[in-house]
Amino acid sequence: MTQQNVVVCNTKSSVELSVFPAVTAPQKPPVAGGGYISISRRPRRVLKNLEINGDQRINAWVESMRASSPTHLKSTTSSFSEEHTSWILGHPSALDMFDEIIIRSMEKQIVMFLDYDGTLSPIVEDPDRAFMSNLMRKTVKKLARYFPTAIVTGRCKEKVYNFVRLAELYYAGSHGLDIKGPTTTTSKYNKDSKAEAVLFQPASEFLPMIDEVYQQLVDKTKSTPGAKVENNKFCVSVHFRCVDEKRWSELLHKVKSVLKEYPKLRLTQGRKVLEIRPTIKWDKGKALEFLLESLGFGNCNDVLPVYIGDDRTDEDAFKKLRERGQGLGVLVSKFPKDTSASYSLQDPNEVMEFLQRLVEWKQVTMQASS
Ligand SMILES: O=P(O)(O)OC[C@H]1O[C@H](O[C@H]2O[C@H](CO)[C@@H](O)[C@H](O)[C@H]2O)[C@H](O)[C@@H](O)[C@@H]1O
Repeated sequence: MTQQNVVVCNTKSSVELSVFPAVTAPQKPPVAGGGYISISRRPRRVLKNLEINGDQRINAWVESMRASSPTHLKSTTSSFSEEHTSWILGHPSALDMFDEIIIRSMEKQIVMFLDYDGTLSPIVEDPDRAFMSNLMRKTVKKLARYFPTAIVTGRCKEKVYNFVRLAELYYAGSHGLDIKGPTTTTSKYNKDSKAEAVLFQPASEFLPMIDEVYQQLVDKTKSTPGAKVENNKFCVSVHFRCVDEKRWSELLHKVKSVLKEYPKLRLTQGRKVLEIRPTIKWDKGKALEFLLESLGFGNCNDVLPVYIGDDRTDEDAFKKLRERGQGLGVLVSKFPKDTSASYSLQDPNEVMEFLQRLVEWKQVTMQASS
């Protein structure tokens, strides 16, 4: 495997490119209907998994697909409300805990990491129409005036940029496999850092393979009504939000039949989406770490990274914050889910309110000190 091609940065010059260890023993199937399965117990869902017990594995995956966006939970039952109450105790609302969060940020530089779908924009059926509101855009723009801000997404960087349209942000597209610094003038933060010049693509050699697989998946799945394949540059998404549940297993078989020819790609899941990615050790958590280093906060104690996201791939970033013993993870969810995040927000509206409060707090403290 050759080296990644573009690194214009003062930090990591090489990336581990070895593949994830394949799961060799059968794993417990994911929890049915209960949202995410435990992060700590969750096996890496590599494609090999599917081949261990044939149909059993497929069934486990289909169960997991059902649980991938748990809108079907019975939100009116008392057992749900008990579960929710106890979950909220463990993952309190970032709005309710705002004062505590501010205390934690004292004397520290907050760095913001924001997922896109389900965090800044509501989840919609058509991924090409997942627009963020103008108010959200204005809020993120203000936020970036005070704190370095990055969008970290599974989407292709260019596509998410077209939705967000803020040149002053950092963008980590394709689950962190395509990183770019702001394209506006000099940053206010860490004048010595080379963060603006950041351009990092650790999986560039996979581009031809991803294009090939994308094409094959389009061909293979066109007979499944509602299936949609999205080329995210360094990864591919196969959406099943609009596919009849009875056809999920058939769709999975189709995806699997394409991927069996590509052992260097792995299959994971997001919210009603199957995600195909290179098997390199790189994820949203690594992207977060990379951006912190690029900004000059690699080994600092006086930084507070705040990561807000709603999906399984965001768990890699939440875990990274826990590993670093630094910063805070905020899961966007109305439903209890196993997560490594410390706080929660219910939906993009609450995310916006939280970001607005951060901006207001910063404005007040700046006025007070001037
Ligand atoms: O890391 P993210 O920014 O959360 O990207 C994950 C996937 O997001 C998008 O799909 C999700 O949002 C769509 C629009 O609301 C929705 O239709 C879909 O069901 C969700 O999974 C994006 O389209 C995918 O390519 C990303 O993999």
